[in-house]
Amino acid sequence: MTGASLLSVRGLSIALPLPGGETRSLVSDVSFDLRAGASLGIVGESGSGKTLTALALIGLVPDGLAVEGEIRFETTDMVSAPERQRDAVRGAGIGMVFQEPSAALDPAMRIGAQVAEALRISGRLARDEERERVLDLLAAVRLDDPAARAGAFPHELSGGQRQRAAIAIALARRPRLLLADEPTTALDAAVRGEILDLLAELTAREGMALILVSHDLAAVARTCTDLLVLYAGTRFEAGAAAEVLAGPVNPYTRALLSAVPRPRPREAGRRARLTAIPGAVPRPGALPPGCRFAPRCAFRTDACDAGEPTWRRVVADRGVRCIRVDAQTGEIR
Ligand SMILES: Nc1ncnc2c1ncn2[C@@H]1O[C@H](COP(=O)(O)OP(=O)(O)OP(=O)(O)O)[C@@H](O)[C@H]1O
Repeated sequence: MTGASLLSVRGLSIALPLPGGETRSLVSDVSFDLRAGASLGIVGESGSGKTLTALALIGLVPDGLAVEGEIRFETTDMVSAPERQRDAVRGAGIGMVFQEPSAALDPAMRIGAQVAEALRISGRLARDEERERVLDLLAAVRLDDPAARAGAFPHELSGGQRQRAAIAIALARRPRLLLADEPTTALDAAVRGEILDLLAELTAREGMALILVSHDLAAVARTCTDLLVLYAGTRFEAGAAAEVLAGPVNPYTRALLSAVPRPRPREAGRRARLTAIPGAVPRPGALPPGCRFAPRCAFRTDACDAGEPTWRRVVADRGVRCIRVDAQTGEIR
């Protein structure tokens, strides 16, 4: 079914209601599509709205925040569907992997039992069949000696092995989309690449789609086909990952890439991180007038302060939010 839209996000906004009836925008005008089997990296500096966007996809935005827009996963709108339907999507349709593997694991249960428990949510298997599926899943996430690992408790595994076990649990119900929010940030640098390669391998092999939320551009370059760059709660650039990384058009994306050694897909080094743009991401409620990146932008003109740039398509299929980008060439005019 490659080519079919699996997830469609339209006009997502998330706001904090304030006393007196005002609201403070945390995320606004975020839209994107994800085809079955594709992989999307969502990147941006801290405070760009990555985690809130990811939580919205699974209908788990913290209580008290107001969510608007449409998030259609297959036939379910994860914004407006009854909680029972959204809960049915979590785990079965969308598998989840988070930063801290220990949070997904019960410290008092053996790994194999935890994978089996996840399998049983979708229906009981015969004992032998269940055992076989557990070992298959542990092998699929490349845990060495699956039988031994199945009998281990989480504390007997390394951080990387725990994240592999957490991924096996997320895969148990054969989700069509795996949502991974900073899955390597808590791990030793030496195993980060292995986990990213595993995610890429699993998604390709299972035909599963992937959303990788990361502040690490190199991680995304290594793993994803598509890229969405967020800044201060909204989208700034979107397109094919290889194309955006080879030729960024938005000044923010250019700054992200020139602040670091430019990563190339699959060859990206660990040092290629999002750092070192002068200034800081503005806080919600303290956005500048006009373009929210203007105060930090090397290409700012007075016109940039006049109003928020609209999102538009440039150079074939690139999405961008910047008035200075030429629609035909992608160059700054
Ligand atoms: N429950 C909440 N109430 C109020 N503000 C919130 C809440 N959750 C997040 N925010 C604010 O919304 C903005 C976006 O937060 P989010 O966690 O999505 O950013 P992020 O890009 O994931 O950053 P990080 O990499 O630091 O996790 C931030 O300014 C954050 O302080």
